[in-house]
Amino acid sequence: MNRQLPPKAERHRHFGSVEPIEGLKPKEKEKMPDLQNKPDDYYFPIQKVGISKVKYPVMIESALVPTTQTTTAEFAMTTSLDAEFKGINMSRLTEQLHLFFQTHLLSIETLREFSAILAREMKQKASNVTVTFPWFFTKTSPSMNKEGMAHADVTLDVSFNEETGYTSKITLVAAVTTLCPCSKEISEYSAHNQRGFVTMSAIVDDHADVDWKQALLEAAESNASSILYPVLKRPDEKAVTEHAYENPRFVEDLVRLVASDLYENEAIRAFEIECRNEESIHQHDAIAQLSFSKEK
Ligand SMILES: Nc1nc2c(ncn2[C@@H]2O[C@H](COP(=O)(O)OP(=O)(O)OP(=O)(O)O)[C@@H](O)[C@H]2O)c(=O)[nH]1
Repeated sequence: MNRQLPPKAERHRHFGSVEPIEGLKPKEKEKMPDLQNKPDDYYFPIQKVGISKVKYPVMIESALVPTTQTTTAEFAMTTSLDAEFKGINMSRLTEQLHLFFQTHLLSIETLREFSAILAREMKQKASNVTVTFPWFFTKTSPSMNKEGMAHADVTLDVSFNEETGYTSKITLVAAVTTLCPCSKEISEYSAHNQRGFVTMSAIVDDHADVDWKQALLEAAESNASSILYPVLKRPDEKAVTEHAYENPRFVEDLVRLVASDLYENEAIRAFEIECRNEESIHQHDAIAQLSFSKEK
């Protein structure tokens, strides 16, 4: 093609763009009706209203190397809404997010502060912030000490309530290897094994000085048949294969063993664990779920 195209504005018109109209409605913010803040009887209070799937870059700290890192987080931010308010001022959620996380690290402590800001800005009694992000950590192979980068998905979930205070929950999904005890027992040689996903959610004491990401990762990895590694040479591969064979686990075994570690951690008040094995001898998954509260 070799032709002179019309100017850009003309091209836009050609494809349907039109001039803006003068219009009758006010253009100044002060003259615009504020529907959200129109007091009336709107029948029901709402427990959670806000926005989700907000992507924002954040800095986090880690007990494992790299000890500080930037990652991309996905936020959901909500507040409660009393029955006499029509709506929340939604723009304030992303406004406050940008103001706050430009200068703050992401942690349970800063989320507590941020959740209280959201409730205050929205003039409501309760708020919730849920943030999911990939957390990265280096892993060294068991025999040859070859280093690489692994990751786990972390969710921090902090609720604020004017009357009851804060609740902090952390969820981590760790990928591990599980080797089937039954297969090991019945077979002349070998045993089927697979990648298992351990999802752990813990309600934690707000003031405990713990890197919860590391604590939950350790609970999953130390009880699995084997850990996953980014780099494995032949001596490493032999080591992980044999380690898995020495530590066979059903999904039931793994949720119970992880539960034992979380139970022993005094700063954890309640927990939920799911182990999901993507079975290598089936098309379906094997799952086990366990929940426990120390407060009952
Ligand atoms: N409450 C509510 N807001 C919505 C909804 N859908 C979109 N909006 C948002 O309404 C926002 C504009 O409203 P406000 O945040 O109240 O804006 P404002 O009143 O000029 O802001 P302030 O000066 O902080 O009061 C925009 O950010 C829209 O995204 C909805 O379903 N409910």
